Amino acid sequence: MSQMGLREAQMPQLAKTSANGLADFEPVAERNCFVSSKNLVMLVGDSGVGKTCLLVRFKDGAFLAGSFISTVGIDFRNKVLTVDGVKVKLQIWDTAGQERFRSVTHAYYRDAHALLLLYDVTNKASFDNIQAWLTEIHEYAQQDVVLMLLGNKVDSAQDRVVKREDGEKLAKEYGVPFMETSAKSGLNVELAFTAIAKELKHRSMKLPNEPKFKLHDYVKKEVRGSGCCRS
Ligand SMILES: Nc1nc2c(ncn2[C@@H]2O[C@H](COP(=O)(O)OP(=O)(O)OP(=O)(O)O)[C@@H](O)[C@H]2O)c(=O)[nH]1
Repeated sequence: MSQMGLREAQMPQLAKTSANGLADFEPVAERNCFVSSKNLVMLVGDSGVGKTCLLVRFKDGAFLAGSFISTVGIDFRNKVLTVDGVKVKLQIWDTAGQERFRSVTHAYYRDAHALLLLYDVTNKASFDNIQAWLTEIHEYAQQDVVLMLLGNKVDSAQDRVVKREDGEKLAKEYGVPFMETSAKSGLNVELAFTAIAKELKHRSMKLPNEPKFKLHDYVKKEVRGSGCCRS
């Protein structure tokens, strides 16, 4: 990543903010806005799979083209989404995929309520590492964490080395919802975060008359294809 990456000197400060800062996300009576301590979404996956770009696409509707600057430690952004007429505020943490920051990432897993686990469809190793990421998630994250698998960079159809069916098969094996995305074109990016927001809202609000939201069904709204020509 990233224009918004942290310098290492900033990391202790952020760690402190995050550890104490959860109070900032306690439910508050903002008009028409569902702000909760239970809306922390974390992006994980190998370095270079596009976590920062996915977040920037979602937050700002832009694509970070050009040279690739790896995330240092962890960074976060907030975004308010309107879900079924209710505003839901997500705090999204962008983690560093590089091995040397893994212990930093481990420290944050336990606070995450949702995880978006990414691989890059043009990078087989990033797909092969998904099982190791799942093992790590199992070890460090909350048992009931909302999890979604994303195959990113589908706009690069000519460089694709991981077939859609392989992503689907792996996701099915682990019972995890799956989508293919492109941070470059924007394909399915909003949809992925909306699915997470809906699930978190549903879990937190527990409205007795609201029909149960089914994340697995919702991801079927995914637009298939490379998304190469959308932007
Ligand atoms: N074609 C294409 N390139 C992408 C896409 N997403 C990211 N990239 C490129 O992939 C490279 C890495 O993107 P980042 O978002 O910085 O990757 P990251 O997962 O945050 O990497 P770390 O910070 O090291 O963990 C950059 O050169 C991006 O421009 C995408 O959807 N399509």
